[in-house]
Amino acid sequence: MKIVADENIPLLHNFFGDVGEIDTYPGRQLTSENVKSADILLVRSVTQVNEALLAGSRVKFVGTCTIGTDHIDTDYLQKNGITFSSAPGCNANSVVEYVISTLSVLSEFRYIDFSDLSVGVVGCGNVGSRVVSTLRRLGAKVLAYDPLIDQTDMASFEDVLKSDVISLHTPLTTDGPYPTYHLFNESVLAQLSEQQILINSGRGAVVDGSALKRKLKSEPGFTAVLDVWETEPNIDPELARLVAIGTPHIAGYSLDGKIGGTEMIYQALCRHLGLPARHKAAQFIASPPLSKMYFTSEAELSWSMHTAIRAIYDVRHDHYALRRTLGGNEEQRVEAFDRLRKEYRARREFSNIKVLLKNTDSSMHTMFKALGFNVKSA
Ligand SMILES: NC(=O)C1=CN([C@@H]2O[C@H](COP(=O)(O)OP(=O)(O)OC[C@H]3O[C@@H](n4cnc5c(N)ncnc54)[C@H](O)[C@@H]3O)[C@@H](O)[C@H]2O)C=CC1
Ligand SMILES: O=C(O)C(=O)[C@H](O)COP(=O)(O)O
Repeated sequence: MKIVADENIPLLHNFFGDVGEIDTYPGRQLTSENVKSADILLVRSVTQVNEALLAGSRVKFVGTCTIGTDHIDTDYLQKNGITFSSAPGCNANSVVEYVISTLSVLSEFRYIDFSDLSVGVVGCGNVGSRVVSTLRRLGAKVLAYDPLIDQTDMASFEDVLKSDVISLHTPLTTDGPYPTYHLFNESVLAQLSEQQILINSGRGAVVDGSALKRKLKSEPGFTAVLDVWETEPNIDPELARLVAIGTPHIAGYSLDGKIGGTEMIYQALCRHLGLPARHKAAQFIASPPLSKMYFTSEAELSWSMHTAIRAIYDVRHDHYALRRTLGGNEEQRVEAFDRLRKEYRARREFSNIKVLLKNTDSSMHTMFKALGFNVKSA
């Protein structure tokens, strides 16, 4: 059995080593020649999987260790009897923590109190629904817009646009009744005031980058946060300098989320081949270095929250890392964008961290629980 895979899939050999012989390639450079004699193709989001890549190959299973599937021509796979699997929800908690860290960091520059904040979530699937529930449990007033699910709990697009913070969590789609390509175009962006904050950690092209750039130039007080960009890895350096926080598509890059994606595709492949799934992510992940934090009754609620969030994930590290790459020429910038992602550190999710509370009141307990920490009374 021959497996061709993106070299950036973590724990590839640990999970798939006993399933077949593995050849790895940089995901963006995979060619039809590379996959010609493969039975199984394993990718992340940077490989376009379509007729041009697969025609004439003997591939019978394609797995993407990611949530997003906009890089996969699923119609082509279906028509050609190729089994397909993605990893829904694998890194959803990581994206939620990106949004939380972003709001925590922005609260240093402008007044943000979670209990007094309105947030509009666009796209309420695995990621969006968790952003909604986390922020609601922290006291924020959250509205969600998603025309494709039960409308009972949903708000209108217009109402969501009035929120202090608007956070985008849709897939990138170009057809169907509600395409998301350039959903945030010039006229939608024009409805947002300088006091509002726009966060996009879905897919770059959901926002018209040129229109956003014009807005940021003419309304410098407007706050935009971008993790995803049109034309990655060749992002617009001018736009990247104008956003308040700009990161190299790493919102979903917690170690847990990335390895979770590999594990889900391993399980799907085992089902496809009728093999027992012997390996589990927990076998391979070490404990995080900072695994315990203590808070006592002297600690103030808001200080404790921001301290804990930023100790585990401070989005500014990723922002400054990208900023430092913007001065080079196009070739250097493209190389640096992918290098930041390839060499990304082991970032652990909040659920791995024990928060030990001593003589604190119940609001402290509720807040850490809402954030997803593993709360214990000391
Ligand atoms: N920045 C990053 O590192 C990551 C980005 N993503 C992106 O986030 C997207 C969302 O992830 P999940 O929530 O797990 O996907 P999901 O498939 O669970 O949910 C997406 C939701 O968006 C809704 N939707 C579709 N078209 C819409 C429209 N026009 N307006 C409003 N809502 C619409 C769908 O009905 C669905 O409920 C992924 O497709 C992926 O592109 C996902 C993981 C990591
Ligand atoms: O899961 C998704 O969808 C994502 O956006 C991934 O975090 C993207 O990771 P790469 O495929 O670009 O490594």
